[in-house]
Amino acid sequence: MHGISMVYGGPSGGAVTALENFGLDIPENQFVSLIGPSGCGKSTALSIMAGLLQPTAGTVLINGHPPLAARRAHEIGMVFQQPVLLPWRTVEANCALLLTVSGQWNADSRRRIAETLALVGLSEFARRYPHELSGGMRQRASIARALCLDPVLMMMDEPFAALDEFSRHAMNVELLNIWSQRRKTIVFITHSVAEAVFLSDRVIAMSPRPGRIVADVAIELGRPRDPEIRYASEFGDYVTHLQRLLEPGFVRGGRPA
Ligand SMILES: Nc1ncnc2c1ncn2[C@@H]1O[C@H](COP(=O)(O)OP(=O)(O)OP(=O)(O)O)[C@@H](O)[C@H]1O
Repeated sequence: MHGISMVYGGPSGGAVTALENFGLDIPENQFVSLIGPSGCGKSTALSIMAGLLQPTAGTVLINGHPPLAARRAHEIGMVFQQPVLLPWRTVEANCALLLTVSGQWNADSRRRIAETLALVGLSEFARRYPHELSGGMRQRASIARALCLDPVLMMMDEPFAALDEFSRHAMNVELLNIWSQRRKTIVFITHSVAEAVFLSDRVIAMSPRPGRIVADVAIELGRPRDPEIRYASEFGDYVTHLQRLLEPGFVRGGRPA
């Protein structure tokens, strides 16, 4: 995406500039996290990338297509903080419904759903209803649901924010495992700097609204990422560096005020 600006509202309602000249190139298979203060425009940027919002200015291409076309071609999967599962359908029926309404249901779909539920560790819970699952399991089901369409790009907006710290870390490890097997491009929003560093190839730090990129930090901690890396000094160095960049004393552009 290039030169993206997003202004909500109008002159009479009081305009809010959420993003200003926001630009980002994400190579295929990369795991990128967006972090920044509350209200800086992270979800706005994600919605624009997913074709859910039309920016005021700028262009976005996903795999060479405008986002709306990419979404219609099922190239984009989305996972939100609150799982979007229908409570009256089982886990596998939730996946099946998405394939059906997307016009993607075929003879291979049952096998694909079973394979995806196995990948996220939910084979034994395929016939359970969302209320019978823990918060972490519901998020795994949401991830499976998004993966069933085999998108090239997964957009994840604070998917683990509602989980306790231990479940959240377990989900981080699971997500990296899923990612290593399915190799999607992932754009991940989080408020946790440590989560961003643990998961990502690259962390994009944003300024307070209007959101701009303050820093684009490559995380060179090796793959597959060992959960023990969280206790290493290099991990702590990345976290400290990013936390400093996000402190209110930094002006846009990443220089101290
Ligand atoms: N539909 C809307 N109409 C008007 N203003 C909006 C709308 N959606 C978002 N905004 C404003 O745009 C700014 C960016 O919002 P956005 O939700 O993208 O931020 P965020 O970084 O994802 O926030 P958070 O971390 O709190 O989830 C905020 O000031 C918000 O109030």
